[in-house]
Amino acid sequence: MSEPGNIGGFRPRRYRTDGGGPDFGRMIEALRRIQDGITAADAPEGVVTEVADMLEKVAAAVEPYEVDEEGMIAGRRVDLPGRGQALIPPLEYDEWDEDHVVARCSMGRFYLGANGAAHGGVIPLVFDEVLGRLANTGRPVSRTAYLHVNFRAITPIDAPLRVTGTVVRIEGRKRFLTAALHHGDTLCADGDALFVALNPGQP
Ligand SMILES: CCCCCCCCCCCCCCCC(=O)SCCNC(=O)CCNC(=O)[C@H](O)C(C)(C)COP(=O)(O)OP(=O)(O)OC[C@H]1O[C@@H](n2cnc3c(N)ncnc32)[C@H](O)[C@@H]1OP(=O)(O)O
Repeated sequence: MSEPGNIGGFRPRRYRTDGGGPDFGRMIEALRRIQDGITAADAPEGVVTEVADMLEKVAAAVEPYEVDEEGMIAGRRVDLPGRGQALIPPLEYDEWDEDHVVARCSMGRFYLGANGAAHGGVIPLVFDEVLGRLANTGRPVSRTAYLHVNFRAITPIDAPLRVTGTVVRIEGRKRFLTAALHHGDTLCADGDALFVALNPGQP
């Protein structure tokens, strides 16, 4: 796997496949279930109280182990869906090189907007994630300068989705990429983005 290059003052995040022990992936998977389950539930008051108590205990169990950004595991586990970061939909990569990427995911109730459609904000999140990963594969680190998204059809939740990303061209520090999100043959969204390679000292 090719990592983004190091430059200037930017300390690139190191990918890893071992951090957090064998149960880290299980913990994040459970967190995703909690996100979906709580979002979907209309539970009786007693259950809500019980769950709130349990979640407060969970928070208290992990808070003593907070580390700075350099030490974090979440977001670096490229072997886990969505890099083990529960904000990101559980993307799994089928193809990934320096020119293109193909990923798939299904978004649960946590990502619901309304009427069975995914929230409009999660589509740019998915594109930024997939294109950011592609833009920074085998190249010095870049950041998103713009990301234009067209919503072509609703993106259903709890349905298999396919995300593709392509590097269209590179001009000096500028990397132009496109993305598409499909459900079956239906194009749900597409977009184009500019990533700009960081100069030394840029955060
Ligand atoms: C996190 C990153 C690394 C991670 C590594 C590990 C990767 C693991 C996977 C991670 C997957 C998730 C990855 C998420 C990636 C983000 O989401 S990053 C977060 C969102 N983006 C930001 O916060 C960026 C904020 N903006 C900036 O920092 C600065 O504006 C930028 C983008 C670095 C550009 O600033 P600058 O270096 O001063 O650039 P500048 O010299 O003004 O412009 C350079 C060229 O770009 C053009 N340009 C710049 N902005 C624009 C624009 N908006 N429109 C059109 N043209 C533009 C200029 O016109 C210029 O063109 P030329 O004159 O050379 O032809």
